[in-house]
Amino acid sequence: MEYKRPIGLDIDLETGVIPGAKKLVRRLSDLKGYFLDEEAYNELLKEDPVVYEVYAIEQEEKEGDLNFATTVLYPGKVGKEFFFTKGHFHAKADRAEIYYGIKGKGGMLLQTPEGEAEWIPMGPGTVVYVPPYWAHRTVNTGNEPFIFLAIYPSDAGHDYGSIKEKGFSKIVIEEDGEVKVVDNPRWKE
Ligand SMILES: O=C(CO)[C@@H](O)[C@H](O)[C@H](O)COP(=O)(O)O
Ligand SMILES: [Fe+2]
Repeated sequence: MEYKRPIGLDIDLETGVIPGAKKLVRRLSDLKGYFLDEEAYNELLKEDPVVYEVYAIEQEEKEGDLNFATTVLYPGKVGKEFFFTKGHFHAKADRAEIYYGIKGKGGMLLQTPEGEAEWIPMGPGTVVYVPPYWAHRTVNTGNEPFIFLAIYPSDAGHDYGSIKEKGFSKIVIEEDGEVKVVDNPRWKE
C-alpha cells in the first residue's frame, strides 16, 4: 500500500496564512444578494472590499480523510449588518466540522434545515463543534480581522444554494453601539 505523507505546518497566528495553502478571495461583489441593505451594499460596492480569504489544504474527496483551512474575515459592515462568510450546508449534509478561534472577535451562526438558528460567540481559543446537518456562517463583530481554523471531512463539500436563496433566520447587526442577534425580516421558510 502507498501511504500518504504526514503534514506539519505552522499557521501564521497574526495573519492566518497557512504556507503552501490554496488561497481563495471573496470580495463584496461575490456576495451579491446576501446583505439586507441593498443601498448600503451598492454604495460599498464602489470600493468592492475583500470580505474574507480562505487558505485551504485539501485532500481528494474521499471518506475518512480531512481538510483544514483558515479563514481571515475582515471587519466591516453593510448597513447595520456585520461582514460574514456566505455560509453553507455541507453537500454531504451529515458531515460535521470543528472550528477553532485564532484571532479577533466574532461568532458563528448555525441553523438546522428547518430554520432553527443558534449563535455562538467566538474569540481566540474558542472551539466550536458544528454537528451534522447544521448550516454555518461566521461573522466578524470586532474591528480587526477575525481569524479561525476549520477542520472538516474531505468529502463534506459545500452546498451554498439554500443559504444564498433564503439566508439565515437570524442576522447579526450593530445597533446603539451593541452587537445584536435579531430575527431576519426577510427570512422565509
Ligand atoms: O466551513 C468551512 C469548510 O467546510 C470553512 O472553511 C468555510 O468554507 C470558510 O470559512 C468560508 O466560508 P464559506 O464561504 O465557505 O461559507
Ligand atoms: Fe463547513
